[in-house]
Amino acid sequence: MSTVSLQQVFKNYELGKTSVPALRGIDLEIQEGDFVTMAGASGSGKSTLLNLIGCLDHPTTGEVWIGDTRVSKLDDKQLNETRLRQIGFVFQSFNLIPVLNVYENVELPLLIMKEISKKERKQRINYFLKAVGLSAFADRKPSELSGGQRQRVAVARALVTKPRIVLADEPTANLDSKTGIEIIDLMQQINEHEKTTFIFSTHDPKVMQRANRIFHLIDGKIEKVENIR
Ligand SMILES: Nc1ncnc2c1ncn2[C@@H]1O[C@H](COP(=O)(O)OP(=O)(O)OP(=O)(O)O)[C@@H](O)[C@H]1O
Repeated sequence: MSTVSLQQVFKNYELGKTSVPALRGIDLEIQEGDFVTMAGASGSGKSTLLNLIGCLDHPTTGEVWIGDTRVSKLDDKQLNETRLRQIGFVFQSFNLIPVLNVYENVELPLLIMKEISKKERKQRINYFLKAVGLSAFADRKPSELSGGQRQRVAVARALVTKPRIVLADEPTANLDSKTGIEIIDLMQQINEHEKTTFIFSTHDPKVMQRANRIFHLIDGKIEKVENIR
């Protein structure tokens, strides 16, 4: 069974009387432990596609499956639950809470998961802070970190719930190219070690080459799938 499966997915945005076709018949399969990228120019549909896989939006038509769950049929409450349990997010603009320190930012999604004990919470946070190389920065506020370090915090926060899939929409867009590659390499190490499936988007040719598979999007369609390794 695929971890993510999309079948004939169309997404239109309604803008007044006009309908903007953002995705035009997407079929794709992503397997457990994949490290894949959605590549394409601005407006090609990358964010729309990640939002659908991330249960943040509904397709206009077509089916979206996460494992054996047909998420395109779930109501908002079930979507929230799927999102919390199965998916971690990394954003282009980091989206850290400025008044919380690094440790507390990583802790945040775990506070919603009532079944996780205080002891386990602490263990997980320390484990993932170490994995992203930020154990020594636990007490710092986001404003006291570099862009690359902030994105590392966001990666730890995405992983701490042990999601099946991490979605990263242009995670390197606000970083210089060397730091951007370091973030992708960090995600890949975690992908290999934890077997978490990673799906990220980029329009940077150097960044896309780090993926195992590239889905090339043009005008809302997958034009080509490139297997790198
Ligand atoms: N909320 C919205 N309302 C109307 N049109 C939208 C909306 N979001 C996206 N679109 C349109 O859908 C198409 C795909 O946009 P999308 O943001 O998915 O592309 P993208 O590849 O992620 O672009 P970028 O790299 O600039 O973020 C574009 O034509 C865009 O203008």
